[in-house]
Amino acid sequence: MNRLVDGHADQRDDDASLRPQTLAEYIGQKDLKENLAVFIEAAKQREEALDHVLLYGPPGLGKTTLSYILAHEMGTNIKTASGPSIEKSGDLAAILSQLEPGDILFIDEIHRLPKQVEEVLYPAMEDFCIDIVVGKDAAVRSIRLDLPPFTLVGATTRAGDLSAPLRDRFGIVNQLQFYHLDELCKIVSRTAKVMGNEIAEGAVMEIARRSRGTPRIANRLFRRVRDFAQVMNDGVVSEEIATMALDRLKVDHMGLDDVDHKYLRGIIERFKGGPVGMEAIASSIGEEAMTLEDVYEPYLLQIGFINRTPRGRVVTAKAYQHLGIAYQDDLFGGKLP
Ligand SMILES: Nc1ncnc2c1ncn2[C@@H]1O[C@H](COP(=O)(O)OP(=O)(O)OP(=O)(O)O)[C@@H](O)[C@H]1O
Ligand SMILES: [Mg+2]
Repeated sequence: MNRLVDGHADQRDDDASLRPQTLAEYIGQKDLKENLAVFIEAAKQREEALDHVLLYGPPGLGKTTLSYILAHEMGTNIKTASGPSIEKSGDLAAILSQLEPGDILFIDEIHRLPKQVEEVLYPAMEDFCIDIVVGKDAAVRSIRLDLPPFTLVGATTRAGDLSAPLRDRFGIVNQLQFYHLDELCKIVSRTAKVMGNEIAEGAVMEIARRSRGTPRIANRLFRRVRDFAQVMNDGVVSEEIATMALDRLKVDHMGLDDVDHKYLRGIIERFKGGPVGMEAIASSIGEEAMTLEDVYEPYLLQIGFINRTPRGRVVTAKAYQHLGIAYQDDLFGGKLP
C-alpha cells in the first residue's frame, strides 16, 4: 500500500536537490554530527581513511544523506550497493577490488547481506584484504588480495538483525533519532525555498507537526500541500491551505493516518488495549508484522502512544485520549498506563 506518512522512499522521494551536501547544512542529529565532525577531522589530520561507520534508525531519517555527506567531507568517492543486491561473495570481491584508497563503500540494508558474503567482509574490514578461492578440486587454493584502506558505511533500519561479528567491526556506531519540531520546521522551510515556494510560518509548523519526526515525510507532505497551493492559491503556501490540504490527505495533527488509527483501534477494540503479541495484531488488521515493527511502531513508541512490554504491545492512556476513547485502567489485567 502506498502510504503518505510512511517513512519508506517511493520513486519521487529523495529528490537529489533536497539533499544537504555538507554536515553544516544537515539539520538536527546534533550529537551525532558533532562526533562525526571530530572523527572526520582526526582521520584527515592523520591522512587515514575514516573508521567504518554503522548508521541505524527508522526509514527516512537521513542515513543515505549522511553517507554522501561523509564522502563529501572526507573529499573521497562513494560507491554504493545494497545488502540484497550482493548475492555472492564474488560480487562483493568485485566491488571491493575497485575501491581506491580512502573511498567510502556504502552498503544500504546491510542486515540483508547473505551470510557467505558477510564472511568476506570481515577480513576486508579488519585487515583490508580478501581471500579468493581459485581453481577446482585438488588444485583449489586461495589467494590473498590486498585492498586499499577504505571506509565501509553500513545503513540499516534493523540493527538487531545484524550479526554480532559484523556489528563489532564498525568503529563508529550511530543511531539516528527522530527530529524535533524546530528541526522539522527548518527542513520544511528549506525545502520550500529550494522549490521556490513562498510559505507562511503557520504552514511550516502545520506540516512539521504532522511529519512524524521524519524529514522524508516532511518533504513529501510539503509536495502535496504545494499542489493545493498551486491550484488554489497562486502557489502561496498559507496556513489555511496547509491545514485544509493535510486534513484532506487524512493525516491528523499528530501525523497519524488511517493505518495508525486501524492499528491502535484494533488493539483497543479487539484486545482490550493489550498487552497483545505482534503477530496477533498484524493478522487482525491485515498488515505484515515486520512492516508494523519497522515503519509504524517506532513513531508510536516515540510519542508514547504504545508501550512494548514482555507480554506484548499496550496502548497508552495518551493514545486513548487522542482517539477520543474513554480509558479504563484495568488493574486486574495488569495493563500499564
Ligand atoms: N538532516 C536532514 N536535513 C535536511 N534534510 C534531510 C535530513 N535528513 C534527511 N533529509 C531529507 O530526507 C530525505 C530522506 O533521507 P534519506 O534518504 O537519507 O533517509 P534514509 O535514512 O536513508 O532512509 P531509508 O532507511 O529509507 O534508506 C532526503 O532526501 C533529504 O532530502
Ligand atoms: Mg537510505
